[in-house]
Amino acid sequence: MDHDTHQPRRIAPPSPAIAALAQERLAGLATPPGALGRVGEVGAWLSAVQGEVPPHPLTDVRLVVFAGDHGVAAHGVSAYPAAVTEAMVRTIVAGRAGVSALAKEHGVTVTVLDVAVDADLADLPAAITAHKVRRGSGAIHLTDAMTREEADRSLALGAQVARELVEDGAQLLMTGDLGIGNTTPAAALVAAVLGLPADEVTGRGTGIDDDGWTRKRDVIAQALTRAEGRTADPVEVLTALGSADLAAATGFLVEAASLGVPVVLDGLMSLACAVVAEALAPGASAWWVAGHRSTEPAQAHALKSLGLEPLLDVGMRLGEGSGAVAALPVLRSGIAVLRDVALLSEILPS
Ligand SMILES: Cc1cc2ncn([C@H]3O[C@H](COP(=O)(O)O)[C@@H](O)[C@H]3O)c2cc1C
Ligand SMILES: O=C(O)c1cccnc1
Repeated sequence: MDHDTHQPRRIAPPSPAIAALAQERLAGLATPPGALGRVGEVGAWLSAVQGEVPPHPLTDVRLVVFAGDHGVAAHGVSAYPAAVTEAMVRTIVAGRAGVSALAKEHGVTVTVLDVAVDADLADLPAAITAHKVRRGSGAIHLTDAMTREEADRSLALGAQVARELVEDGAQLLMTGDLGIGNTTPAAALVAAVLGLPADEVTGRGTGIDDDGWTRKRDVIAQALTRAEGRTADPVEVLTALGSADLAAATGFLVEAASLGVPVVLDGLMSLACAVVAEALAPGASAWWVAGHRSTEPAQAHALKSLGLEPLLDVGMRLGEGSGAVAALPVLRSGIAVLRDVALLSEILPS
């Protein structure tokens, strides 16, 4: 990734020829046209991104959970204390988080990466902790989340992780998040890139009450004011309003798209990073599918701006990549129908 000049890096779409062949196969199946709905559409999309009609089965799916703490967590924007971040990193490592159960059920390999957790996790395997960028990111209403150098390093880290997984055989990637307070910087990123006011992006996160919502809205508004004039450059937006973990997830999304590997997006954090990644690398979103619609208003704005319609809408608001993993059966269903359903032309007498 060109981190020195930050010129937008246009990403080529999946092969239009293969995409057309996949649409042709879908239209020719022994079903009424459109009867498979989004299942058929996502099957055709997977064909296009794989460059193969019909698409091949997904046997190697990897989720990376980007973990970090956030200075805003000390300012009453979350229903939970920051100590939960470390505890949940350890719970993912132990395979007992919400996403762990879903990943086990659907055959997804989960990696958690300590990008900026405000705790010493050195007792965990080096693969998890070795690339830590910093301990916690700045409280964005008062100070930058990190330095520009740290933002560049985080972007490069995420890109490197994507490359390593793809070299190791991953066919489909997913991004997840962990970090108390992270819905605040994520909402701020969406607001900054899309030019929205704090009111429209502020959600309830882990379940804050009305007073908490007002505090969170004010923190986001103050952060947006603080970053005024710096929002045209996506790396500057990450530096001022994001966090090291969100920057790493952004680098991961850009790199996956540039390698031509599909990604399933999750909730607010995933979509906030996707909005920044699309600004850094226009066209990248053609390689992503939205797993689910979260209850966060900023996620809805981000989905709309990217033209993505989620596969599931089941009221989830967990994070961790859980909504991406939960959508995997729909993706696999899409592959199954494109592979196994007869063509109408085969079963009708000519
Ligand atoms: C036990 C627990 C497990 C979680 N797993 C993901 N999150 C999610 O909720 C947090 C963001 O919401 P907010 O901005 O309101 O703090 C992040 O940790 C996110 O990953 C969790 C939150 C909690 C409490
Ligand atoms: O949209 C999400 O993924 C989300 C919402 C609330 C808390 N954690 C994650």
